[in-house]
Amino acid sequence: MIEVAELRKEYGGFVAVEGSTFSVAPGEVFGIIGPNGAGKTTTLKMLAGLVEPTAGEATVADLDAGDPAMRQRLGFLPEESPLYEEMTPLSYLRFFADLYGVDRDTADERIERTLDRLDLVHRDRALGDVSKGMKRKVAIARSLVNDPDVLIYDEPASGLDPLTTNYIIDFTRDLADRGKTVVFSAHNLYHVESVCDRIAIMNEGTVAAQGTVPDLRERYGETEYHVYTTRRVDGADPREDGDGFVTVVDSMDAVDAVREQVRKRGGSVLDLRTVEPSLERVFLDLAERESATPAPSARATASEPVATTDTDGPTQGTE
Ligand SMILES: Nc1ncnc2c1ncn2[C@@H]1O[C@H](COP(=O)(O)OP(=O)(O)OP(=O)(O)O)[C@@H](O)[C@H]1O
Repeated sequence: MIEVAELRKEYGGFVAVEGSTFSVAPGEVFGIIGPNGAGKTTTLKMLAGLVEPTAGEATVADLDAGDPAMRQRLGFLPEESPLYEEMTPLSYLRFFADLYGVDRDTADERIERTLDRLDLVHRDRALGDVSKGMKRKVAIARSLVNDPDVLIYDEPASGLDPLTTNYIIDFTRDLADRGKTVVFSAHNLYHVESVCDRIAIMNEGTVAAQGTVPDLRERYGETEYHVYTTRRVDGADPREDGDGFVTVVDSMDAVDAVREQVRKRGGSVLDLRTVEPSLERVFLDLAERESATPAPSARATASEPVATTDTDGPTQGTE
């Protein structure tokens, strides 16, 4: 459904995104994570046809991302989505449905259904008077007024309370379960881990790794073994409950060494637990490795100025 090949974006002499290559299958939830400034928003805007790539290709629903016809197939949720404060959710969503040429009956039915699924109350209240979570839900409903096949959400749950965040993250999963293809960026790795089929980890403009969470764990994370013993061995810590000691090691050979040492000290192994690395651990390890081995091409070239504005046209919903 989405094909990205060697995508690159330069702002003046600054390379914001370089060599991005990935694909997203129909019905998949694909997460893009990375630290601030990694190039996530720039990548999503190129996919949404809002920023023109300097090089490379992005195809969405078999159309070039820059093709205006692609917009009919797409719902885009920008990171910041200011809404017309004096409008109500209903009038605002009808307005966007009109822009997409959706007939009134279909629009009304679709809007009501979406707002029901989003559990949105106060549908007749001015948008200026509703909570941040409700505003975000309205922005999400806006991304669905044209019943698109592909949804591109930039930090859909950023800055929301945990309950609303969970609601929105579960909603994105539900969209994919109903056949939509969803790409979203996030900082909260737990949410990415819980709902995404596959993820890409971006760092300094490049896709540092991609795959399913178990894939990435296997390739980049290190499994920990927690060995619980009756006697202290080298490197052991007392257990919090005071019942013996725990030693954390990273291989079965090291587990055997602990076992041998505790035996020599007249003790025994009480338990052995395997702890898989979290996505956060994988992410931090990768970022550390990347910064230890900088890419040969510098991100900014000293000879060229760094642009402070981009060349994108009007973005959907940034009134
Ligand atoms: N219009 C622009 N002009 C110049 N530089 C830009 C422009 N837009 C983005 N950049 C730079 O490109 C880099 C990538 O920015 P981008 O917003 O894509 O990162 P991000 O991963 O989305 O970050 P965040 O998590 O903070 O939103 C940053 O260093 C940013 O300052």
